[in-house]
Amino acid sequence: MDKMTLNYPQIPLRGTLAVPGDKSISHRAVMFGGIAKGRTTVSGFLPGEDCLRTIECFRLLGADISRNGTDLVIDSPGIDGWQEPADVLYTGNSGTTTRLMVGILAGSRVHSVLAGDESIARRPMKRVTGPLREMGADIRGRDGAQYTPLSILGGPLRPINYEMPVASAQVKSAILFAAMRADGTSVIREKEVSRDHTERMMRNFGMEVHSEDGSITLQGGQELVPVHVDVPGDISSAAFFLAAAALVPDSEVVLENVGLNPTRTGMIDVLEAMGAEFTVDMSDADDSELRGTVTIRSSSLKATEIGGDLIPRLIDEIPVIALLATQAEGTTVIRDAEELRVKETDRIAAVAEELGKLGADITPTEDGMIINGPTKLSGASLDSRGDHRIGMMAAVAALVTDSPVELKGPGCIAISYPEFFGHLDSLRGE
Ligand SMILES: O=C(O)C1=C[C@@H](OP(=O)(O)O)[C@@H](O)[C@H](O)C1
Ligand SMILES: C=C(OP(=O)(O)O)C(=O)O
Repeated sequence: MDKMTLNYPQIPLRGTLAVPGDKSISHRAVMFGGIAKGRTTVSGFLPGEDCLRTIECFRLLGADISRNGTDLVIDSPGIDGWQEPADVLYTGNSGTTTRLMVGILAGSRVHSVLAGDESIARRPMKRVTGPLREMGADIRGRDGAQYTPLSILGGPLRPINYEMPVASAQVKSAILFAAMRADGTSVIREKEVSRDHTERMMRNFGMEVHSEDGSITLQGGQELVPVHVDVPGDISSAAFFLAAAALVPDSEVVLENVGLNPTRTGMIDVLEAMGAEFTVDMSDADDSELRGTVTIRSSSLKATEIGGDLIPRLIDEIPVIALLATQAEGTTVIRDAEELRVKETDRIAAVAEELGKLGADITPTEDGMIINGPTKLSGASLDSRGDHRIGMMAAVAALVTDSPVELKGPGCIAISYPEFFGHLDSLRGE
């Protein structure tokens, strides 16, 4: 496994950065482009490994997809013209690809098999296969379709009236994709609102979808009209540089074209609560996904409490928020985040153990962690555990340690942020 030494003597981070395209929106742009008949174009696409897996799945289904950097042209025969894939649809490390594809394939006319890497093989799938089977989907898989590989025989579906037991945009989206093909009106209710990129993109592609007070209503059988999708930058990627600039003394970083969809901006709320110094300038671009420029300076930070409906709005940012909390004055408590246990790794254990090796004072709990700060962090040997967010958290931590950090497995960072180290070097003036 690859290893690298992160030797970052403390120098201020300065400069302007356009963070790469949003991962969630990039996946969905390819999915809607693959389902719709005709030509969809995409700009600002994230060429991270997870999104490239989604492209490969649609190529196997018969869509013609060409990519030039962050631009895509998707020519698709439409879901009713798909071919039966000649091979397994391989989803790699991507939970989003795996779970959303199950919902899409359930209502198609083809038989397919979905499988990913060893992390995907451990992640729970019943949360999508359960409600999809209620809709009449023919899905088989390991342990009663709890785990991949999954075999899906596409066919006619019934609408569903579903109350979501977990706050998960992947589950919501999988059901919405299936509901698009169902014969009637489906209603999905969420207790805590999760990211709504699927609903927004349905409207972009000409569909009618009604959302109100956590309840989403969709009539099946609507026509999709292919369009152009301009993907904003990923706030979950920006989060690492927001944290880095907040932590390293004398830093000032400008992050441009950051996606600011309110279902994703929990990190901004946390920075505010911790006393970080920053400004947000919303762009007036006429778009269904809000975006803007965030400028952040280093400052002293204070502890905060994070839980409830804030959690789905910052779920992927919790590793780097935990790092921020190790440098904040007081005790930070993160609760209601048990979903972290079923991500690429168990992120509660990974954060507590890896940052603990540097000297952080973190007590893991069943659904979160308790972090006492500030603590001095010293270099040690860390392991990304194959989890991109843990790898980037380790790299940002190395900016504030008093000696180098060795990182095992930095390669996984390309899953969501292939240019991460180049961007970090540019902010360090290297
Ligand atoms: O729908 C999406 O694009 C995602 C939803 C979230 O997962 P859950 O739906 O499991 O919460 C998030 O953690 C993941 O990185 C992307
Ligand atoms: C959880 C993540 O992604 P996924 O579920 O798509 O693997 C993530 O990107 O942090």
